[in-house]
Amino acid sequence: MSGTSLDGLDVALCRVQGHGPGTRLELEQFRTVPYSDEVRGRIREVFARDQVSLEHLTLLNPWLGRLHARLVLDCLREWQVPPDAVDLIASHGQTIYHAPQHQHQRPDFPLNATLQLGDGDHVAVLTGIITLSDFRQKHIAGGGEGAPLAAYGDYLLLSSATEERLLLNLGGIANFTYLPRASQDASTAFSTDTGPGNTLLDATVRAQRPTMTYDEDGRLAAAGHVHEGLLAALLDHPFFRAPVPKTTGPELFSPAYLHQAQEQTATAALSLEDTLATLTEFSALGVARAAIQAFGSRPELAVYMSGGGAHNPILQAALQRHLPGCRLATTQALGMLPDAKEAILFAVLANEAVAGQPVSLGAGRQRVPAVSMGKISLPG
Ligand SMILES: Nc1ncnc2c1ncn2[C@@H]1O[C@H](COP(=O)(O)OP(=O)(O)OP(=O)(O)O)[C@@H](O)[C@H]1O
Ligand SMILES: CC(=O)N[C@H]1[C@@H]2OC[C@@H](O2)[C@@H](O)[C@@H]1O[C@H](C)C(=O)O
Repeated sequence: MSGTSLDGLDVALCRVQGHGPGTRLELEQFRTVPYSDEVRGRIREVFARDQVSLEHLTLLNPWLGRLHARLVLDCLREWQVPPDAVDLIASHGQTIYHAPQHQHQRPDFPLNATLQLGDGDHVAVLTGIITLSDFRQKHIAGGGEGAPLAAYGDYLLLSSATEERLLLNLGGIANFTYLPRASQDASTAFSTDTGPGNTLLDATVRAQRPTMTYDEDGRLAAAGHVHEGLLAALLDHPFFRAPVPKTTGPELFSPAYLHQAQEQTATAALSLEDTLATLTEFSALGVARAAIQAFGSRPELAVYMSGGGAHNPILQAALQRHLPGCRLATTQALGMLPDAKEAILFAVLANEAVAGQPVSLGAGRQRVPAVSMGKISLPG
């Protein structure tokens, strides 16, 4: 898995038994292989951009597939696991552009769309391991927005008979999965994006402190104060009023989005610390608003966080303030490494595609398409 933060490739070696509600998964190894500046730069040239070089895009597709294959082989070597001991690779690829209809609003293309690069054939041939990739297209074909796909794996691995849970992933974009109590009843489980997680925080830090990639432990944000005017301008977008489930990406929550809000409120000269404090509050409020939309004014749920933002104490404190009825912990409390969660979820999707059957979740507007996802690439 390589997410919208472009921090690296998450490689999770999983041992999976069974399928569907009987799935048992053990994480044997996990590593985030950091992307070099060169890799990040090559992705950024097309990432979430309207206008790109088609040649660059075309070259990037096999180049990323080959890069991901090499990084997987490096991990296996380090873990002393021969490639022929691995049955399958689930390769998410790199999301380059996410275009749900509500976001692109083009009457000439009345559909949802999303694009992930890093072709699975290259991963399969270079590693010699059967590879499943391009998971999101089937979800769109089945009536979804191509994301979030977390609901499937969260439901199969983390639902509880006794506890009502929110699985909150704080990546570049934040999303949560709702798992009802006694949740063998899948009809009320669903997942939704909530808005930015770290994407605007990271972009702001990078722009003003070129040697930093993110604000470690929210230290800069901790020294700042929330600017209420800027916060209100940031929250003033139809995305936050739209009912859940919904998806978004850095196409909308880009530096241009922040600049527009800064211009409206004459806050472009605000200190880095105050801007980061405000953006942290913005991410937390996106989560809280989606939770309030879904569960009423004072949700009382057990919230389990994952993703890089789960390491940010300032973001955690803001979430707790805005969700006072919720108990916050990380997925570590459920025995799942928070940084590995998204990669693990794709292993579950691949397992379902080859050994399971389409999972049916949600109902009505919150219906999650019952499809099996992933295209199969054979090594030979
Ligand atoms: N110690 C920390 N303090 C603050 N923020 C952190 C810390 N560690 C990681 N992060 C944040 O987490 C980000 C990486 O998160 P993650 O890897 O979950 O994102 P992603 O998977 O790429 O995104 P998405 O889920 O949207 O695809 C970093 O860019 C940084 O903003
Ligand atoms: C299009 C795309 O890549 N979306 C990602 C992104 O990162 C977080 C959020 O936005 C989520 O919708 C999704 O990833 C997770 C893994 C998902 O599909 O559940």
